[in-house]
Amino acid sequence: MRKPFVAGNWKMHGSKAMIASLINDLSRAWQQGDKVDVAVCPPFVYIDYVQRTLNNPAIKVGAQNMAAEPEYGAFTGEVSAPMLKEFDCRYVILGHSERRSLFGEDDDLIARKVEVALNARLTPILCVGETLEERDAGITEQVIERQLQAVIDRVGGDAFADIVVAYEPVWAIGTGKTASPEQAQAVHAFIRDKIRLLSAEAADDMIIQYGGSVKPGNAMELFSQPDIDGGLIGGASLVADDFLAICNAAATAKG
Ligand SMILES: O=C(CO)COP(=O)(O)O
Repeated sequence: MRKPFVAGNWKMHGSKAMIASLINDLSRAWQQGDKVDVAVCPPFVYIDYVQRTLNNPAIKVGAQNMAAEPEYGAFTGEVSAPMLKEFDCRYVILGHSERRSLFGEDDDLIARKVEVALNARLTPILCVGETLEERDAGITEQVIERQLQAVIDRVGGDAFADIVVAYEPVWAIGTGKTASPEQAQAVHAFIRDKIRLLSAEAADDMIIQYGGSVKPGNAMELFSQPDIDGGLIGGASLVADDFLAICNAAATAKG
């Protein structure tokens, strides 16, 4: 049985005041850590503050990005895997569509980052997903396949037992448009089947999150799908009650 996993991607949001309130509320109210893994992914500068404010060992911390260079060096503005480890990060989001489209990150760079994260024993949350044009052109599966293949070529299929994949259709991110549970399930099954060709064990173990306008009102029907193992939550993860409702929905749907 896979343990569901819900993570909050705060993107470029937050302040000390907002985080103190959000993390205190989450720490107090989250009680289903035996059923669902939960993490929050703040901007780099707030990671230490979140760790020091957290008062609930069932809530873990992740980063939103990471350098492809494994150690230290002259890479202005970058943050390395060992730095994230030193601040007790468990996860790192890699290949988010905003990194791909706004900051020019390509499949090869993202695959290198996944390898660096795995070597540092950070769990990558590898984001994949198609744009609306690609969906309309009927090439959703080809796009997902290409994004996955770059990572497979670098780390192999077995490694997916230690990788979280987040399927985030670009057209559903921050738009209020969610993929229907059936649309999302079809892509999740496609992803799992692709990994199954390489490693049945990794396919059975791997967590595949759905991301894109997940809200308390639609979380339950999404998480009830057999291959949707949780969610990567943007906007709703900034509101304690909404994020908690989504985490609790994962516990109920998979319970
Ligand atoms: O990009 C996302 C999470 O990584 C999804 O964002 P929203 O939940 O705001 O649509």
